[in-house]
Formats: sequence, C-alpha cells, structure tokens
Amino acid sequence: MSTTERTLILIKPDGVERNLTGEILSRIERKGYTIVELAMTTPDREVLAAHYEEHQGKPFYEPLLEFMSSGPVVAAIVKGDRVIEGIRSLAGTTDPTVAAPGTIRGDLGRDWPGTVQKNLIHASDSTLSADREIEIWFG
Ligand SMILES: Nc1ncnc2c1ncn2[C@@H]1O[C@H](COP(=O)(O)OP(=O)(O)OP(=O)(O)O)[C@@H](O)[C@H]1O
Repeated sequence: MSTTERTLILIKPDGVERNLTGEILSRIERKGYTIVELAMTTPDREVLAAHYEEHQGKPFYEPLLEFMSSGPVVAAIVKGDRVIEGIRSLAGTTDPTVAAPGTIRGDLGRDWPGTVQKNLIHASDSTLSADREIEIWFG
C-alpha cells in the first residue's frame, strides 16, 4: 500500500505578518516534502467556518475566525511519504509555549498573550481532514 499522502497547510496571519512564510515553507521542503499547490489569500468567514467546523461553539471559535480573517494566509498542498503525521510533528504541539524546541511552533512561536491562537501554522490531522480541507481551500 502506498504511503504517499497529500496534506493541507496554512501559514496563519501571524506567520505571514512576521515574514516567516519562507522559513516555514523551507523547513517543510528541507524535510523532503513537495509543495504542489500554493496560494495567498485573506479568507472569508464562509471558508473559515467550513475549515473550523469541528470547533464551532467553543469559546475560542469566534476569536479564532476573527484572527484568521485579519490578514493574508498562505495555503499549500504538500505531498510526501506519511506527510500528514510528518508535518504535524514538524509543527509541534498547539501551544507554542510548550511546543518542543526544534519544531516550527517551538522555535518561532512567541510567548505573548494569545499565543495558543497565534501559533503560526495549521496542518491537517488525518487523511479525511486533508481531503476535506484541500477541497475547501483549493476546490
Ligand atoms: N484554548 C485555545 N485558545 C485559543 N485558541 C485556541 C485554543 N485551542 C485551539 N486554538 C486555536 O484553534 C486552532 C485549532 O485547534 P486544534 O485543537 O485543532 O489545534 P491544532 O490541531 O494544534 O491546530 P491546527 O488544527 O490549526 O493544526 C489552534 O491551532 C489554535 O489556533
């Protein structure tokens, strides 16, 4: 069975604003993964509501949608062997304060209030999510 997968990554508005797009994409490429689609866009509420469907009703949902629509994000489809778990591992755990050094969030995330929200990157967490999110962002 082939273990080549596609995943969806987003460089969130904090990453783009801090000029970390190149650094983050470079880490992904240096790991050996291939960027097959790339776009910069300021997402509207409809796209974000679909993307964050599972979080609807949670206390951080509305602030998250507001933050994610506050500026441009970079969306990419990335391909590679076991790329879904690989990029989750490269990204590090959700909260940058405790994300392991060596990960994107651990090295580049900042200890500021709201740091859990402004954690630089999103990456799909399963093949099901990847297919769903690729459809949302790239159609
Ligand atoms: N407690 C929280 N407070 C504020 N924002 C949060 C909180 N928990 C999650 N978020 C935001 O919602 C996003 C989605 O939450 P989720 O639990 O799916 O995290 P994740 O799987 O690490 O991140 P992502 O799905 O973006 O890769 C997080 O990346 C973060 O931006």
